[in-house]
Order: sequence, then structure tokens, then C-alpha cells
Amino acid sequence: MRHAHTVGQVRAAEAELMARLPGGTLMQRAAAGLAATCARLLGRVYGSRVLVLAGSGDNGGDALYAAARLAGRGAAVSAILLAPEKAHAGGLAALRAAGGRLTSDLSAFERADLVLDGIVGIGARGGLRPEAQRFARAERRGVVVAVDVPSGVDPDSGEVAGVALRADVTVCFGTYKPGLLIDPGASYAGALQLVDIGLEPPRPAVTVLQHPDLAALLPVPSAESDKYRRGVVGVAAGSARYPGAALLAVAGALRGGAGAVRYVGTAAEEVVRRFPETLVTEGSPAGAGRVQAWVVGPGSGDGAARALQEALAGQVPVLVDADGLTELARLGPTALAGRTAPTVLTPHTGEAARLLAGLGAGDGTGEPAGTGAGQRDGGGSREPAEARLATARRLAEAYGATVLLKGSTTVIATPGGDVRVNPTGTSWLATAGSGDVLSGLAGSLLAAGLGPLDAASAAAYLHGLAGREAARGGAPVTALDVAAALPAAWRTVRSVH
Ligand SMILES: NC(=O)C1=CN([C@@H]2O[C@H](COP(=O)(O)OP(=O)(O)OC[C@H]3O[C@@H](n4cnc5c(N)ncnc54)[C@H](O)[C@@H]3O)[C@@H](O)[C@H]2O)[C@@H](O)CC1
Ligand SMILES: Nc1ncnc2c1ncn2[C@@H]1O[C@H](COP(=O)(O)OP(=O)(O)O)[C@@H](O)[C@H]1O
Ligand SMILES: [K+]
Repeated sequence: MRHAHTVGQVRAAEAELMARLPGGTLMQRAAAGLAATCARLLGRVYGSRVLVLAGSGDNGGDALYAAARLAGRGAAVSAILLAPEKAHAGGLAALRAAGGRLTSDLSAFERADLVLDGIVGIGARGGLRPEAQRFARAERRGVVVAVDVPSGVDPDSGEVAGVALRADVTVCFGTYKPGLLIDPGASYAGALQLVDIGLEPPRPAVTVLQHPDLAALLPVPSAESDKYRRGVVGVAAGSARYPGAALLAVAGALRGGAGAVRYVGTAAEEVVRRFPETLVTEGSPAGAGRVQAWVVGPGSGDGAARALQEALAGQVPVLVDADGLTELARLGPTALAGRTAPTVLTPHTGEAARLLAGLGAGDGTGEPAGTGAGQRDGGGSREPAEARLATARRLAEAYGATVLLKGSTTVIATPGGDVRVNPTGTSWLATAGSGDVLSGLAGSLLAAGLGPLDAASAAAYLHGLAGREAARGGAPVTALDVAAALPAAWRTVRSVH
């Protein structure tokens, strides 16, 4: 599992560590790790051309010390200082002593085999300053290595206000920063390398699952298993108008590890024709047999209100998606207030905006919340796409539910403040109905016994891998292709054991 910490957490952990160590130790550890990665990337250090972009803080200091090490191994190093009078004195002296030279020639950036971006790190405030912006726009030939954070990316949120330097590799110190894991920041960071500088940070602000975590989480039947013990997932989805959503949610649910899928709704006939293994009922959740988790809402249309009410009244986990979310936004968080079992919400950006607006509902006026209500504070004050982390957290807390916010980086937040960011996926997943497959899959994992955070994040992970598998070679995928590729995604993560 990858762990990421906020700037505030890193600063506190650094202060604690620095108090116990001789001055400059952490920077030397950082520079040593940085130089080692650069040397690996260069292959042959001797004779290579390295350019350092050094800002006025310790981020520039790391870059200058690392460059001095490379110069000591025979690299031709030049440095552009963005604020020459404020450059890190020790780093600059080390670079000079190792034979590095200063330049103001922008073409050095274009010619370099390797560029070290030490403009700004976790001390960043606001968008990249004008003197730094030109490097984000300039052509380059070589590899760009970001020091700690690609300059221009907000370390805590991944937001880019204006432009940022696109890196091939980001070498981060002590711990990952959330902004390296969340788009748009993640797409600027390239491959991530972690350098251990001895930091002992507290509980991470954000975690990211990896293959071995998935392999450990996924439910696998044993000799004692039967279909009921493996869990039955109920899917209340589809309507006369949107029968396809029922098929897609069921297709996802069938590949999620539950022992059986029970469908309720108007598309029963279509569902059983396409997936004969499904148990079908034409009613609503209250009249269906026992299930261990419900998925409510994909394509439910007018049926969403009743299905949601009946599913929420039960004592099993409920995943709410699509039309179910629209209905929930209308009702507001009070609709979930009495629940004892977990609730999972899987909004895309538009549905998240509706849910934020819904925070004004249920206030006793009986009026549905208008758009814009509830967007005055917290994560709701900005467009959800630009503040994904804050939005997911805000919704999770306000609704008392686990929230999986879909998008180019899917973020999962719990009411208790845990956040996971999904590392898999592809923009080919932006295709109609792929969200329905995801909700069926996540519901199936809930029914199989995973907790809400694990079920939601494992589903996003598998869905993202399946999307990549289906789009392999760069081909468009359909939602059913994604569902069909889910077993391959299971095999991929399980093959690491
Ligand atoms: N504090 C520590 O113990 C350690 C810090 N390390 C490094 O130190 C960095 C943090 O250093 P600082 O606190 O000095 O902060 P930074 O070096 O990240 O940034 C501060 C400097 O950048 C300028 N700046 C701020 N926002 C800017 C923007 N948007 N555009 C351009 N310039 C901007 C400021 O004028 C300031 O001088 C980390 O990212 C890491 O690279 C490492 O050496 C490891 C140890
Ligand atoms: N640009 C993107 N990059 C990666 N994944 C994306 C992107 N856009 C959407 N997705 C993913 O595609 C799926 C779309 O879901 P959703 O918006 O609910 O579609 P639908 O309602 O048609 O099923 C989600 O899993 C989402 O995370
Ligand atoms: K940087």
C-alpha cells in the first residue's frame, strides 16, 4: 500500500526528526536518493548534460546538492537560479565546488539529457510564478526529474493553477504527497520514486492500494463455501426506459465474487435472457428474497425512489448510484440518518454536485434543495472536478456514507476521514454504462463481506484494470467489454501471490 501525507503532516514529522539529527542531515539524505535515481536514469553519468532549475527554497537546495553529486561523477552540470539572490547557499557552494556552473541560457534546458526540477516543492503557494512558467512551456529533449513534487502542482490536492512542469519521474522524500496521486497532478508526476529519509509520519491522509493489497482483499471461495455463504447481491436497477443499465450492473455484479446475483426490477426478462445465472424478480427490494448487499439506482428512472427507500430500510449495506443518487440528493442526508449498515455512494462529478446541493435538503422546509445550495463551504465551494479530494471528504462526512467519486482519478472517502485514491484506469472508461458495471461490481464485493472502503476501492481498482485490459493497444471499449475483462483483472492481481 502506498501512503501519502499532507504538507502539514510532513512538516510536523520533519520538525520532529530534525530536532534529533545534526543540521542538514535530511537534505543530504534527500539529495543522495535523488542523485542515485538520476544516475540510474542517465545510465552513464560521466559526460552527460544535466540542468538544474533551482528555486529559492529547500527544494532548490535538494536539487543543487544532488547535482553536485552528479558533477562529482563527471556530469556537465549547469544551473538556472530562479531567484539568484535567494538560492540555497550551501547547495550552490557544493555545486560550484564540484565544477557546476550557472547559466541563464534557456537553450540549456532544451539540450540537457536530464533536467532537475527544483523550482518549488511542498512550500508552493498558488500557481507557478511567471519566471518559472516559461519552463513549463519550453521544449525539452531530456528526462525531467521532479524534486519532491512537479513544480506547479499543489502537493495536497493535485490541482494545477495555470501551468506545471511535466516530469518523467518524481522523486519524493519521506512519503508520497496526495497531489502526486490525484489528477491533474498525477499526470504531471510520471513514475514515482520514494526516498526514505527516516521520516515517521502519522496516519496517512491518503492511501493507494497495489496488486498485493488487492490479492489479500479479494474474496476467494473455500471448501466450506456455498453460494449463500459467498454472499448474495441484490441489484435494483433498470427501467422500461433504461433496461441496459440493469444488464450492465448485473454483468459487473456477476464478476464481483458474490455467490449469487438477485435482480429486481422491470428488466427481469432481459436480464435472465442475457444472464441465465441471475435470480430475477419483477418487484422491488422489499419483496425480493434475502441479500447481503443492495445496489440501487443505475437506470432506475422513476422507480429509484421506492427502490431506495426499501433498500435503505433494510439492515444490509446499500450502494447507491445514478438515479438513486438523484433521489438521495432530493431527500438529503437525513435519509441515511437511521442506518446501522454501511452506505456507499458512487457519484460522478455531476451527481456529486447534486449531492452537495442536497446538503440544503432535509432542513425541515420540505423544499427540494436548489442547485448551488450547500456549495458555500468546504469542498463544495469549488467545482468538484478541481477539488476531488475535498469534495469526496465533504460528501462522506455530510452523508455519513463511503463516497466513491468517479472521474479520471477516482477518490474514495469514508465518514471517518480515510481516503483512498485509485491508481488504475484509463480514459477509455469514459464510456456510457461503465459506471453501472462498477456499481454492480462494488455491490458484489460488499455482499461477499468486504467493508465499504475495501469494497469500493477494490472495485475501482479492478474496474480500472479491466478497462485497460479491454482497451489494450488503444481501442475503444464498451461497458460490456469492461465487465468481460474483469476476470482477467482478478487473475492479474492474484498472480502476484
Ligand atoms: N523540511 C525538510 O526537512 C526537508 C525538506 N526537503 C525539501 O524541501 C522542500 C520544502 O522546502 P521549502 O519549505 O523551503 O519550500 P520550497 O522550496 O518548496 O518552496 C519555497 C520557495 O519557493 C517559492 N515559491 C513558493 N510558491 C511558489 C510558486 N508558486 N512558484 C514559484 N516559486 C514559489 C517561495 O518564494 C519560497 O522561497 C521539500 O519539497 C523538499 O524538496 C528535503 O530536503 C527533505 C527535508
Ligand atoms: N477521463 C477519465 N479517465 C479515466 N476514467 C474515467 C474518465 N472519465 C470517466 N472515467 C471512469 O468511467 C466510469 C464512468 O462512470 P459514469 O460516469 O457513472 O458512467 P455511466 O453513468 O455512463 O455508467 C467511472 O468508473 C469513471 O471513473
Ligand atoms: K519541484
